[in-house]
Amino acid sequence: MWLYVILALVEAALMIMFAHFYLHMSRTGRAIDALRGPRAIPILGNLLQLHVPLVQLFGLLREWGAKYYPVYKLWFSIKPVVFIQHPDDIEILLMSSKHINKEMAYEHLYSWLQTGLLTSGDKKWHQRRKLLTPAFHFNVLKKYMDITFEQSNKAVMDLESLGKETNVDLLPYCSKYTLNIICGKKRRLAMLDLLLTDEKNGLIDDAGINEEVSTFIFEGHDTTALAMCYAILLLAENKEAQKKAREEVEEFLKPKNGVMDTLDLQKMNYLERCIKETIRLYPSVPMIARRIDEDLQLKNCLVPQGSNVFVHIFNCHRDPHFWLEPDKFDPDRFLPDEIKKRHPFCYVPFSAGYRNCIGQKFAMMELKSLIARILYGFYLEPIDRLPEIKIQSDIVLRPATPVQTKFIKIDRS
Ligand code: HEM
Repeated sequence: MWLYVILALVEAALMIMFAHFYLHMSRTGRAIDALRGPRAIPILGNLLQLHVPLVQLFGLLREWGAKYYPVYKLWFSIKPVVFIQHPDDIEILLMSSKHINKEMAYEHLYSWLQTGLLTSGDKKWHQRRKLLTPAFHFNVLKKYMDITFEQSNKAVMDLESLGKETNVDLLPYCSKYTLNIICGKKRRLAMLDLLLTDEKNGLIDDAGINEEVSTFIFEGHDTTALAMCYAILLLAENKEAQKKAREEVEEFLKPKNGVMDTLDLQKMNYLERCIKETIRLYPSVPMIARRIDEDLQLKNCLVPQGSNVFVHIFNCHRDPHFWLEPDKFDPDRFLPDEIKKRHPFCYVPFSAGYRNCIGQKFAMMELKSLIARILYGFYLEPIDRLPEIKIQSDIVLRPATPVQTKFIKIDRS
């Protein structure tokens, strides 16, 4: 009996050794092992190090990014992953028309979104992107700003009814109004109209429409709600920026008693800089991934076919090689002259290239509208402060615990 157990154990050990040897001696394995990264063990790779709470994982990926800068590798069991954060490498990957497919990090979205625009690849993605692009043209979006203004007013009026000072639990607050906007009747009909016409023309079926509606609700709501939440926290902590942004908003809104239109929003340059700086420091999507189906030569390494690349947007946005005092909130980094001085790919909150965010213009207008209206209605005082707030990173960058800001009503009577 013991002999059988020992033989079985020896057989298992030999099989593990063989699989390990086979994996690491393969072309992909050798190219990956040539890169630096934390020590991996046979078969499990780095899984044990990665099996920690999400808050810790976020810190770990930041640490490795700095230690092995600018590129490192991890083995997710037998799947190799290359992490990049240098703008030269990001540019090559995102501007390539070959590497547009996704796999890892998106798998848990498949059951819900199936393969809509965010998760699909190859031909299906090309076809859907072509179908949906017209719905996000700026001239089309302008028509659907009514619902955004309506919800921005509601976000303020709901709080005003609670009294002079309110401690607001930001995550549910921001979620409520961004969700109302994305699900807003007029906007939903606009997108559905377009898809239903496509359905009549045989370009998409019922299941496809379902995938795309779920995708837009997912991508268009959580990302914007989080950006709104971080913008409120940052403006509450940075009083000078808050004052400047409010003065700009008042210039447009005061003469019209708080009513705003799309043209006003387009002119609010300082507010736009505050939002851009917010999603530099807290990019709602902190990391994106691509499956590498053929060798990809980057500036800092070769990524072999059969691996995945993760672009660490968060690390890139705080890379001290490209950003002076990277942790400081400074909206003037986005003055046109400052932008010109920088590498264009060291700021990619909406990704870039073929698979960039289709909703980025809409997101910016929506954020400007909500925050402008809040700044016009309230002074913001910090309660929870960002440096102390624990952040966790999964598909979006979320505070790990509830966060609050004090809203003090501005008397405009
Ligand atoms: C602050 C808000 C937002 C941020 C930071 C953001 C960021 C991003 C990023 C980084 C990607 C690339 C994902 C990847 O390559 O895996 C992306 C893709 C996408 N976003 Fe956004 N997004 C925002 C708002 C929105 C909104 C409002 C919508 C829709 C109404 C939207 C719809 C999409 C879709 C459909 C894709 C997939 C595009 C494709 O693969 O062709 N996003 N977004």
